[in-house]
Amino acid sequence: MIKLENVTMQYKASSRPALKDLSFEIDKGEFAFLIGPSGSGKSTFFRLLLKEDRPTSGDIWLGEFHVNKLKAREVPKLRQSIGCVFQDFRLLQKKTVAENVAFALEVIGRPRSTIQRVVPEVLEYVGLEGKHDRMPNELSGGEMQRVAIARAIVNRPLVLLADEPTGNLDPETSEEIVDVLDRVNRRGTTVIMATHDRHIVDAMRRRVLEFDNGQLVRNDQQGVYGIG
Ligand SMILES: Nc1ncnc2c1ncn2[C@@H]1O[C@H](COP(=O)(O)OP(=O)(O)OP(=O)(O)O)[C@@H](O)[C@H]1O
Repeated sequence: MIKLENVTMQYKASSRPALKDLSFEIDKGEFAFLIGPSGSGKSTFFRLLLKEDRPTSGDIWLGEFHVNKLKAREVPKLRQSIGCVFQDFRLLQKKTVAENVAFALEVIGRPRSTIQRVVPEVLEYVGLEGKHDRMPNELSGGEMQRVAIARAIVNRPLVLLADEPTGNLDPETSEEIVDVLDRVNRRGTTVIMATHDRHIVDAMRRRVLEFDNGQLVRNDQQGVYGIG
């Protein structure tokens, strides 16, 4: 599903590569944690998958897409196959919960009838029934992240990239958010979650990819956070 072969990423402004000769695969339907110290290359990996940057060398595949060879006109299709959630939620502050989710479908030209059908479904799926008309500033952090997840999955992406999705949440709320991601994964979406939260990694016992200095230093099938 996702395959990297000898991927190196050297930013022009940097003296050392952000990713060094990286090779690994993540299978369809996996839940994988990406761990490693700040600056080890986790966000760079996400940027390369989204084709927001080009690797200096090496090959990247995601589903049917040969990402580093993709033509510019095919990039929107790639990005529609990838949902993203972030630590800081990134909701549209002037839109309601339902409008935030609907907007993700409007921008890709989905018909209004589809939007009216699927938005309530996905909001119920993430546990936000009864909150459709709230504004983001009327939500808790956990609820904001549920909206962000709803928006990321409403178009049924192949892959969900979660970049420290629990970084701003207390431990109990973090667990609830990981439960939602787990359900999304069990529905068939491949989930990759970058995190510094050892409790979550240890509780889930899923694939653990550990980055250090742009290299893959550990790739465990049912891993733990480890001593790092
Ligand atoms: N646009 C850029 N230009 C130059 N160097 C960059 C750029 N983006 C990232 N880097 C460098 O690449 C390396 C990897 O950074 P990256 O953001 O991928 O790490 P990370 O593992 O996601 O860190 P964090 O856990 O803090 O999010 C770092 O040394 C960083 O300074």
